[in-house]
Amino acid sequence: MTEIIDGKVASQDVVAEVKRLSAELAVSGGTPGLAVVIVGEDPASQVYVASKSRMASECGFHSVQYSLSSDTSENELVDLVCKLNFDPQIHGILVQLPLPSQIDTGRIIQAIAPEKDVDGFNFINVGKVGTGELGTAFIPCTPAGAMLLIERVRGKDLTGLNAVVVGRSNIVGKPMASLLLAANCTVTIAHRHTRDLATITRTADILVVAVGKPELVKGDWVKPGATVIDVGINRVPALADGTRRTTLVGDVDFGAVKRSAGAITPVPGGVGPMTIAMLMANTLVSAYRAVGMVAPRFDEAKRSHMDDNRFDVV
Ligand SMILES: Nc1nc2c(c(=O)[nH]1)N[C@@H](CN(C=O)c1ccc(C(=O)N[C@@H](CCC(=O)O)C(=O)O)cc1)CN2
Repeated sequence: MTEIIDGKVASQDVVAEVKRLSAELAVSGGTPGLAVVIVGEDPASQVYVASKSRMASECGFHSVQYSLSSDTSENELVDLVCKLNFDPQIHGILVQLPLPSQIDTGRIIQAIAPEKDVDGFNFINVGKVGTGELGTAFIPCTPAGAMLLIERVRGKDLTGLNAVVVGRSNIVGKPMASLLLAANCTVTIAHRHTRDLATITRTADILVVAVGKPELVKGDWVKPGATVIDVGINRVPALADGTRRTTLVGDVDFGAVKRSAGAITPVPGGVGPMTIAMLMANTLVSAYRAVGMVAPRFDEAKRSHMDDNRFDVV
């Protein structure tokens, strides 16, 4: 029987823990602060930032949102980020992506102070995740959430499992591969130039797909019993009848793959909700670090069995 991995339930568990620990921090006089910045009117981005700001308030955080017009200049955005870097009430800065084309996204991400980079996109955090320095890093929210979902199904010890990550983005594919490697999986990264993708995906005990191609992964691309994590969120026409109604599908053909997979995330209701929950977790961790308290670790059990191979030569 295939398990449908419920990201809504898992995210509620994370948020419940964040709320508990946020209340505990309040006793010591600390309130986590999250600043969410959006530039422009992209409808999906507006929904996501509204959820982030609302969730932050529900967690007892100091929650501020900056909604800037689509013609905001790069320098204006850098100025805002720098102001937030020095604001003692703010522990997490999130600039919603994508940004309008006149703004160099890389420059904005690097302007965020690494200790407030709760998205985990800044070079310092990227370097920490890439070198297995997970205890002091901010791990990008989507791969962090995907790892928690994988552990709910496969348990904390993933040692020796074959993991295939389809997609090599800086936001999902690369950090996902680093996290699976840190958990002692044998990791393959596939991408648009990969030859015979189906042969590679069929080797996976854990298959993570993050390419933004509707229903790319077919039923016979998946090993029986595999854990399939679908990160894609694609809006497609609901019916081929010319109406403008749309529906959401992932990068995996859910109906076909669920017949062979051992466990699979749905879209919607899989990885998506975890992204926002892990942002709350990262902001809480940042606030704990800021007051010099031992930060909670949402993936403690996973790391406790991990090989410390950070300084191995090979
Ligand atoms: N600064 C960032 N920008 C973006 C990130 C990010 O992590 N940091 N990720 C994505 C968008 N995103 C969060 O920002 C996000 C995407 C999807 C969901 C989600 O819950 N999706 C639902 C479906 C929602 C719908 O109906 O459209 C689901 O999968 O169930 C949450 C957050 C890009 N930008």
